[in-house]
Amino acid sequence: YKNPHYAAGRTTMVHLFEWKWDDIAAECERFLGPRGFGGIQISPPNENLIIWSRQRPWWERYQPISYRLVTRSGNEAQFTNMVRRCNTAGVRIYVDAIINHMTGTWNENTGTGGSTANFGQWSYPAVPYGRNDFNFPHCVISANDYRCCPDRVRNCELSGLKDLNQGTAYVRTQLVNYMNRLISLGVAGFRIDAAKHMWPGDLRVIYDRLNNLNTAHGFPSGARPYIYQEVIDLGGEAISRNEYTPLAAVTEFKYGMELSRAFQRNNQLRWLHNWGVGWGLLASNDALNFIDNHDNQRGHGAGGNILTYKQAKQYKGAIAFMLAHPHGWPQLMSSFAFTNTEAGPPMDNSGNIISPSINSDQSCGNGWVCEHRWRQIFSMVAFRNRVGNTALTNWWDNGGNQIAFCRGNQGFVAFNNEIWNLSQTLQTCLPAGNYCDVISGTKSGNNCTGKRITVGSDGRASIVLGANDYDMVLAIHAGPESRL
Ligand SMILES: O=C(NCCCOc1c(-c2ccc(O)c(O)c2)oc2cc(O)cc(O)c2c1=O)[C@@H]1CCCN1C(=O)/C=C/c1ccc(O)c(O)c1
Ligand SMILES: [Ca+2]
Repeated sequence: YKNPHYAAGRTTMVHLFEWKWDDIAAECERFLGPRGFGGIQISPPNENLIIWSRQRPWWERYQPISYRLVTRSGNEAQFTNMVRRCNTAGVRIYVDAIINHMTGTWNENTGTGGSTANFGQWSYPAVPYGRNDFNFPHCVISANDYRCCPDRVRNCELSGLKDLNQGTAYVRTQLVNYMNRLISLGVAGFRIDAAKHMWPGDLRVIYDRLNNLNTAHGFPSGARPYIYQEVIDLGGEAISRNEYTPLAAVTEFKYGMELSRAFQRNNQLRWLHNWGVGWGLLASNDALNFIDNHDNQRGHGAGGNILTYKQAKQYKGAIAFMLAHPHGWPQLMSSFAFTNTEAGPPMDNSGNIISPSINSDQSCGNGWVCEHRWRQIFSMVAFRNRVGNTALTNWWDNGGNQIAFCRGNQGFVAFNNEIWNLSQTLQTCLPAGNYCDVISGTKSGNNCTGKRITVGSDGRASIVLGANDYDMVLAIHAGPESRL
């Protein structure tokens, strides 16, 4: 359950938060496939409660009303079409699976597919679920429960959401059937939302009843779904992510928290020389890493002040470090612009999601940020693909906020987060020749639109990163995007 099953040579996942299925299919063919992205996390595809009273907040998609594949992102036919087209383009699909709970209690009671429910009766006829399928006695998780009471964190309601009992045969069958239907449609795996709120023993039973991936979509026979469990654990709680790593991969919230601190100068970059388990991070193969995610980019999630697209220069620095460093499986966030942390995606007066527009410079419009289309970010996806599993070697730092390192003889990257320039002759580990810095520009013909680096026969090169340069990163590699 710890292998994403990316197509050969691909390494990185992007969360296309709130994108519609037709737009994702198009993005696979026009951008993500050609640019070597490995996979996409999609928003929950199951029917959710419509919450107009809160102006269609982003979190209404985390209030399931059924497992019908009808949401504002599209219907089952559009979902099927997206998975087929993305797999054909070499890009895998991972489903955000909400199996801990159903809805909270609201005045509204209609879902995105027209289903209704009676929350007070714990009745969800479109599944169907009734009172016996939810935990009893009724209780709501309090803040203190996270520290004292693992049973309550699992068996009580998370912020008022009706809490399913994954311990019963009937609920397990409903959940397994839902996930196996998605596997048959060609998905490569699942994000298990709110995994901390479910018993590891129940999850193991459910995972083991999932089918192998569908070989008709290019997966090897016997391939198990990639499963990464959302366990928010920054320490100090009664429940540890180590209860979940024996089962499958786990979201590593410490990753983004510590890198956000370092790239905001609350830690010197030099201390990243032993980045990995030395920093208390999960083992590489257990970790799904990210800088920000849909929840903590809005500030009330885990980890304090997390870097987002709003602090562009530092964010690109942290993202570049994540993609250049060998530890773990990286996930990129791709957002819509927001100021109100409750706001949902760009929508018209009827509540339909507005598609991202693609500008002539390949950026997005209509309120979509499309971080994955930023040159500094997609170039580092190609860098990560190129360097593969080569080792991190030749770490250099200035004792402060200037660092650099090699990946085998395939890649070299340097960072300057000081308020003065970096100007050094450094070992790049690359073959002699000329390279384009893929951060400050691109290769065009036999020239570079950004910095051009000449590597000598000893592998050394003059590396200049001005404190006031547009970016704080310089990256060159042996692939065609960089090597002249
Ligand atoms: O103030 C709120 N919630 C209470 C504090 C955040 O608690 C939530 C956590 C949560 C937070 C911290 C933890 O350590 C933890 O174990 C769980 O996980 C969720 C997962 C869901 O699928 C749906 C939810 O409504 C929540 C949620 O409310 C607002 C209004 C309701 C939704 N919401 C939110 O803030 C929604 C947050 C949300 C939604 C989806 C997620 O996947 C997620 O991680 C957080
Ligand atoms: Ca639960």
